[in-house]
Amino acid sequence: KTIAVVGCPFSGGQPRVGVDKGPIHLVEAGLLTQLKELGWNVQFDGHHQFEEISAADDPPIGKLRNPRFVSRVTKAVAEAVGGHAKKGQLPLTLGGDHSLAMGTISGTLDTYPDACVIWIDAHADINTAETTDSGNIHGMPVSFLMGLGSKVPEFSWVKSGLRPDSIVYIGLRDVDAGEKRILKENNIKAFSMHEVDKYGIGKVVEMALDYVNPKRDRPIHLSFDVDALDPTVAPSTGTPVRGGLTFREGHYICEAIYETGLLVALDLMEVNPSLEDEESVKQTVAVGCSLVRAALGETLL
Ligand SMILES: N[C@@H](CC/C=C/[B-](O)(O)O)C(=O)O
Ligand SMILES: [Mn+2]
Ligand SMILES: [Mn+2]
Repeated sequence: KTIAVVGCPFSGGQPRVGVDKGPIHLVEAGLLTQLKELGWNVQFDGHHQFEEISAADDPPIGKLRNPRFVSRVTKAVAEAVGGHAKKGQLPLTLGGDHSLAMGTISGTLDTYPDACVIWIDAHADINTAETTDSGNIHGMPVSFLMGLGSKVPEFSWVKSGLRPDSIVYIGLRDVDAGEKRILKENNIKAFSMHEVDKYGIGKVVEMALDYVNPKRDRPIHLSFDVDALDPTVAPSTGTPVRGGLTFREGHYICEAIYETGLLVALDLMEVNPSLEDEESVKQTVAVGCSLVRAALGETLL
C-alpha cells in the first residue's frame, strides 16, 4: 500500500508564526525514509505551495480570521486528500494548524462516507461562528464538518455531513464553555484526561472504538493534534495545556488504531518548530515522527 504524504505548510487557522514550518521539519527529520523502512511505498510530491491572500483582501467575517485564506487552503487539501483516497492510497497530512482537518476529513468522507473520526487533542476544535472567542479557525473545524452553527458562505464546500455519532475524542482538557454545550447538546462522545486517568489508555481506546466502530467495520480517520500530549512530551506547539497524554499513551492510541487494520487517513497537526529552544523543537518533531510510525505499523517487538 502507498502512503501519500500531503505536506501542508499552513498557519492561517491560528495567529502564531511557525506552525507552517511543521511539515518541513517532519520531512527533514527523515519521516519519509522511516516510512519506507516500515515497508510502505511513499509518495511525496513536495510541500503544497498555498497562494497567500493579503490581510487587506481577507478581512474577518464576523469573528473568523483569515476566512478566505483558510477556505481556499482547506478546499485544496480536501481535493488532494480525496484524490489520494480515491486511488486507494493512505493520505498522511502533515500540518500546519488543525483547521486543515476541514479539508482532510472532507476528503476522506468523499471516498469513505461511513468513515469514523478519532480526534486526539487537548481541545475539541468544535467552536461555531457564534461560540468562538478567538476567531481562530483551528478551533472550529469539527463544527463545520458537522454543519453546526450559522452558515459561512466561504465554507459551503465543506462536507458537512459528519454525524455526531461518527466522532470520538481522546485527550480533552481545555474545552471552551460554548464547546461544552455543543458536545452535550449533540451527545458527542469524549474521553477527557479524567477518563484516561480513571480507566487507563487501553480501556479508553477500547471504549472509544466500541462506541464509534462497534463492529470494527468502519474506515477510521485519525486526526492527531500533538498538543494532546503533555507539554513536557511535545513542548513546541501553539496551544500547550498541562496534564496531557504521556509519550506512551499517545503511542498506544496510534498502535491500537493501526492494529484495527481500518486506518484510511492520518493527520499529524500543530507541530510548531519555532516556539521553543532547539532541543525542545527537535524533541517535538521526533515525537511527531514517532507517532506517525506507530500509527502506520511500527511495533515495539
Ligand atoms: N478553543 C480555543 C483553542 C483552539 C485550539 C485549536 B487546536 O486544538 O487545533 O490547537 C479556540 O477556539 O481558540
Ligand atoms: Mn486541534
Ligand atoms: Mn489542540
